[in-house]
Amino acid sequence: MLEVSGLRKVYEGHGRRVEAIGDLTLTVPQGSLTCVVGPSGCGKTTLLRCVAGLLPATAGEVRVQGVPVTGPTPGLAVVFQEYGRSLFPWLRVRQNVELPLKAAGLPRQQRTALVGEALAAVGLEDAHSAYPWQLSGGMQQRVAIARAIAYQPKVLLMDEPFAAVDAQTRADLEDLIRAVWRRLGVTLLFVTHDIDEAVYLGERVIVLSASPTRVAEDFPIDLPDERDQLGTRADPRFTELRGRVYAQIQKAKSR
Ligand SMILES: Nc1ncnc2c1ncn2[C@@H]1O[C@H](COP(=O)(O)OP(=O)(O)OP(=O)(O)O)[C@@H](O)[C@H]1O
Repeated sequence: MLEVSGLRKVYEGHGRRVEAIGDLTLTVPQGSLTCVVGPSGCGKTTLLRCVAGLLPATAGEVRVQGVPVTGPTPGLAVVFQEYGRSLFPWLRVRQNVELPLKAAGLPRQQRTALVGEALAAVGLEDAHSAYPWQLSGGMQQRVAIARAIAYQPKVLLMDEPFAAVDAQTRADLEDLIRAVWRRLGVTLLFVTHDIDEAVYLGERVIVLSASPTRVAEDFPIDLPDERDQLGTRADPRFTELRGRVYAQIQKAKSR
């Protein structure tokens, strides 16, 4: 379980002061898939960085499994948009995936098994020995996802992970994420600027207000658990939910 209570983040320096997060409280239950959307620049990335312990909060608290986050936290993994910068170009695919497992001190045999399983889960069994720069953008993002899941996180944070890939790859990766989430039972917080993606993926969509951000609305997504790109997106309930999220974001913008 992930708990954010009274979170506030003010950036200060170089004669500039930006209150990115005003007062934000939310709970992400164990094993759930929550998507976060909001107007451009509202503070989505700032929220994720505070949750990940990569950025200190100005006030408030983040807890993972009841433990306050004060820095990079065991059991928590992050996948960023910029896969090109998150993989090490001089390491082969399997070495990139293995890195956090080495850092965690896992024995070699266990590392090899976890890396193999994670690469198989993202459909990259044949790319063990390749270097990231030999792969397409979508494949590189799969490596980043494999690295996160090999680590067997309790909480997985994703910050617009599919923003830089083409539409077809994006659809495949969305389905991959739902499959991985269901298989691992991980608690997933997924930030996106894409309303359709949020409704398609989520069990719940949280809409943030313009900055200084807070939770503007919290929509349960009552679509069937089995989702597919054609059927789900053609479901009248999908269209209705997308419309409600869109309207809420428009409202949040003009606040
Ligand atoms: N390092 C920083 N120093 C100062 N201000 C920052 C910094 N990072 C972000 N900000 C400001 O904080 C606010 C929120 O930015 P953030 O990147 O978190 O929003 P976002 O919702 O992720 O944006 P986008 O929709 O463009 O992805 C913006 O006003 C931004 O200019």
